[in-house]
Amino acid sequence: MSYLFQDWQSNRKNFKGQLVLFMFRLASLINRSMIAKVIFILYLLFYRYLVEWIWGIEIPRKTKIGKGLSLFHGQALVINQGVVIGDNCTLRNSTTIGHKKLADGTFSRCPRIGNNVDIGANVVIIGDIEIGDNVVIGAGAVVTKSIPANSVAVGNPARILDKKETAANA
Ligand SMILES: CC(=O)SCCNC(=O)CCNC(=O)[C@H](O)C(C)(C)COP(=O)(O)OP(=O)(O)OC[C@H]1O[C@@H](n2cnc3c(N)ncnc32)[C@H](O)[C@@H]1OP(=O)(O)O
Ligand SMILES: N[C@@H](CO)C(=O)O
Repeated sequence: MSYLFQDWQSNRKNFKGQLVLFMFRLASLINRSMIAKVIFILYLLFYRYLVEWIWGIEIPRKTKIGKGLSLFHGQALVINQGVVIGDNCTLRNSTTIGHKKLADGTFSRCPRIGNNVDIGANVVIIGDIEIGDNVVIGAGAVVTKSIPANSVAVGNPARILDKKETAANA
């Protein structure tokens, strides 16, 4: 049962975030077993219909996400199922995290995001890249290259702020 509620505390006073992530965890749990997928097919369709089509939040049930995800607002959030997200991260509205189409027509791997990563609103993170632990990504950033741990990245293309430039690193 604690598996289903692992994001509850990090979304306190935010019932929408709690509900979406409870539904995501339940869909992920069902996804682990073929028998469960057959038995609960209607739930999986309901998850997709409500969360994806109605609320506009695409978090596929196969996505690997660590505990304690915070989800603010969430609408227009699209995460590719190949993305890996660590523990205690934050996602906001109008954000896309996914792959890049390569010159040969194939698709790259998706980003791997570490622990305690805070991703602002309107962010795009694409490609075979790694975002280190304790990174802050500013609102509106477009990230196509890896970001080292303990840094703040802003802008399009994203650049890393000097430590002295940012209160987030104080
Ligand atoms: C409905 C809602 O409320 S949804 C919530 C939306 N909020 C978010 O998404 C929060 C995201 N947070 C940010 O983008 C913040 O600006 C942070 C965390 C990146 C940086 O915050 P701070 O540490 O306070 O940095 P500060 O404001 O002092 O700016 C430092 C420098 O970075 C620049 N900068 C800060 N944020 C950004 C950004 N998102 N994009 C581009 N440049 C930025 C500033 O212009 C400044 O540059 P300068 O030194 O050349 O003047
Ligand atoms: N408090 C939220 C905005 O509503 C955040 O930090 O994103």
